[in-house]
Amino acid sequence: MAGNLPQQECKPVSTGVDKDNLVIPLIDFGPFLNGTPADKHSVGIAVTEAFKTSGFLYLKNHGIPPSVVSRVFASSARFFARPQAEKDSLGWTTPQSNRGYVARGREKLTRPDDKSNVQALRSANPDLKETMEIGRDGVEGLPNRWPDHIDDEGKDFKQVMQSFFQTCKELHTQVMRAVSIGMNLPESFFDEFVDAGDNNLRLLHYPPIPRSVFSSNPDQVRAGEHSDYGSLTLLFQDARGGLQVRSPKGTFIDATPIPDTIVVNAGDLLARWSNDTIKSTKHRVVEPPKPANSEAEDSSDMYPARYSIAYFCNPNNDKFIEALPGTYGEDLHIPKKYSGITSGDYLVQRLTATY
Ligand SMILES: O=C(O)CCC(=O)C(=O)O
Ligand SMILES: [Fe+2]
Repeated sequence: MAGNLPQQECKPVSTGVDKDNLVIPLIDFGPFLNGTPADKHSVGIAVTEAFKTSGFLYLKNHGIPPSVVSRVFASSARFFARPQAEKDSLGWTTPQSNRGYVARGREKLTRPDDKSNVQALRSANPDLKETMEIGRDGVEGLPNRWPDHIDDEGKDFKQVMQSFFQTCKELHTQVMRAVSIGMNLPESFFDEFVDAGDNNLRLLHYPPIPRSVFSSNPDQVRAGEHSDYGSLTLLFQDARGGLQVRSPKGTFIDATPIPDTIVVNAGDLLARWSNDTIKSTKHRVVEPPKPANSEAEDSSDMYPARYSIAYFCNPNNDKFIEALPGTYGEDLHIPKKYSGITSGDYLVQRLTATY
């Protein structure tokens, strides 16, 4: 034993958020990517525990360099600054494709039980955002809506986003390996379920908005309360703030941006796959929080723009998703809560209810 150091060797977890029984840990993923089997094990347990309790975690040392993330944010901002007609020419078409530009107010996030109400909700409090949806490239019949025919900037956008898509796909695989370990499954258990990369890269832009829009309507939000649909979401947020996560008490708690981290949350399909041992937690985006101690701050009538990037990870479209081993059984006195479903069918069902 070398002095007192060993106790500090692998301490992968600290606290990101802790309020109203909502604990979102900040997990150091470095020891998972580069550490010993024991390090991997403790990170795997921490990641899985977070998904089983809050459904959310912050990940640091995740292996994606800040310069790469900045480049994607910059490219996204330049895309949204294009003339509206150009963006509209790249419009989203169908849930099956789920690719292309989505103008403000088109997607209204709702709980599944609200389905019949989508139209009414959409016109009452439309989401204050526009998005660009990018799917796995090269799928026959489902082309991405790249702006590469418009100009050089469009070509650059395509290249930046294609590369980032692959980078995030690899991180999805790694986080699922951590979940495997935490669920007492072989580390590579999920590999064959996620190797296709049937994921969705969503660029989000919440335009600048007068403060009065929020003060005159207490129900107005930037993005409505929802849970995500797939396995995991990797969420990159700028420094603006506004993301909130629902606590067990039913309150919404700020998931304050932490530089160079990724917010990772479990989606509905992973919750279902885990027989509800993992939680897919509701979240939303509201006006930025008031700064703690700034008086001069409030002089502007406008909230500045907010940008975020959500990488929605999914099992391969053709995979049949049913309760994971160890989450049900007579010995546990836990039945399978859901029938099996093909990943692609599940996601198209969910998207159909939203647009
Ligand atoms: O913009 C954000 O921070 C969150 C976006 C989000 O939750 C989503 O698009 O599903
Ligand atoms: Fe979300």
